[in-house]
Amino acid sequence: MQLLSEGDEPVPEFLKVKTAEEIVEMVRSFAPLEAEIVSVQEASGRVLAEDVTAPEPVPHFARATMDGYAVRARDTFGAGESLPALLEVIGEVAMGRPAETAVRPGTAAAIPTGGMLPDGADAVVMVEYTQPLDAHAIEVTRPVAPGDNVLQVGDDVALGEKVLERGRKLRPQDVGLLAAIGMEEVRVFRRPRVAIISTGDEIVPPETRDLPPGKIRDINTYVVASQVREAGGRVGTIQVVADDLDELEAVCREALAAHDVVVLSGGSSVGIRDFTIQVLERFPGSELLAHGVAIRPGKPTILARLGEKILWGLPGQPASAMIVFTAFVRPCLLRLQGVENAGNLETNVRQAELARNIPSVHGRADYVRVSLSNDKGRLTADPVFGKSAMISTLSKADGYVIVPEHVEGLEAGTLVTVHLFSSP
Ligand SMILES: Nc1nc2c(c(=O)[nH]1)N[C@H]1C(S)=C(S)[C@@H](COP(=O)(O)OP(=O)(O)OC[C@H]3O[C@@H](n4cnc5c(N)ncnc54)[C@H](O)[C@@H]3O)O[C@H]1N2
Ligand code: MOO
Repeated sequence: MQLLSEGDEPVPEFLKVKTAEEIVEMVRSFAPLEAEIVSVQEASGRVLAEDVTAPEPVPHFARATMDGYAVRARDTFGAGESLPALLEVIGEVAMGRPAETAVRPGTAAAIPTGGMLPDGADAVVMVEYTQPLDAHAIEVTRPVAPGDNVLQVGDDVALGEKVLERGRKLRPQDVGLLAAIGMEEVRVFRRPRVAIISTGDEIVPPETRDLPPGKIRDINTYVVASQVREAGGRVGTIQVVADDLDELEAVCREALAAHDVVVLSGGSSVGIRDFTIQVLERFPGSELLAHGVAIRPGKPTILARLGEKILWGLPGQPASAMIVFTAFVRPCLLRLQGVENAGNLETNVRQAELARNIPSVHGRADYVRVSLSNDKGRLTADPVFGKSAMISTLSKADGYVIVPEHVEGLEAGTLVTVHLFSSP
């Protein structure tokens, strides 16, 4: 990158430097995309666009939770090893069907776990506490109270209960709950379509053999696309563009038309070949929300809105790009998917003990890569030092620790919050 502009023009500067907290605040204010309907089978990882209430109770019939005998609890009161209760066995409950006969005083029906409690019965005696007397009678050697070993109607989910709230990111167990209450489809927020563009005359595809001097293989589109998918976004166009203003403008124009979010990497800084700002100036109505964020690495970050569309400019250095994505772009994608606390910097964090000192200087918040390891049950974070141009530092790291702007380093042994690169 050239450091100075040609001619007598002044050195360009970052136009609108924001703190990390200010960026997160902006992201939090973005409205979610519109809702769409998906099948429950496809709903894991999606975010609910409406509250879900149970249209029926679960279970909708009283169910045995143990193998044994359905009884009237009072018939077993006082029963023991020395004085068992004697009950006539009137039949067997078949799985998936109502019992054919009711349990009357002095009788019992064999029942499997999950079987429907017959009329008249109010408890289940576990088979372990019974003895067959003959083909038609048992002895009960332990009493049961009404409701023992039975799941009553609505015990799991009550009729009309609000089971899941709008803004909930559905997990596998939530999908199970939706299935249990008989939902086939749910309304969820649409996933953002994301275009990924990397700029630079030096960037060549990874499959390039005999790498010419001055060229490097594309890293960022690979990292960013993987992170977009992890964050629930849909990856659209992936493109590497030369350092050419007109070409970048054309690619951005197409990308903005067909996607909700465009993530550029490289070209965000203030060198004369850093075109993102100039491209934005060519789009009427574009609103520059941030040019520069007070963190290191990651300062040359751009956030702009163009109507409904969002454009992120990430620094070209791979470590800076990944850190900025994790800290800001991922919350943005989650927010567009309707996640309520998407702007929360604390998502997906671990507490760990710092293994070594981290030096730091005043002026900007330092985002220091760390690798986590488990030392006899204690989680420790080891700083991974190295320039932000080094992809190997990212591969070694699990996340980053933030040394705030006005703190001069952190000492070994300090309990720190590690922000993980992986999605929550
Ligand atoms: N005068 C100043 N110069 C620089 C500043 C500054 O504040 N004042 N900031 C430095 C910092 S910090 C960074 S980070 C870089 C970021 O610059 P850009 O975002 O404009 O990115 P580029 O200059 O295009 O690229 C930087 C670096 O990253 C490599 N790169 C770019 N794309 C990829 C890719 N897809 N895969 C792998 N590597 C990529 C590129 O080759 C450059 O080496 O600016 C500093 N300069
Ligand atoms: O801040 Mo740059 O983003 O150091 O690498």
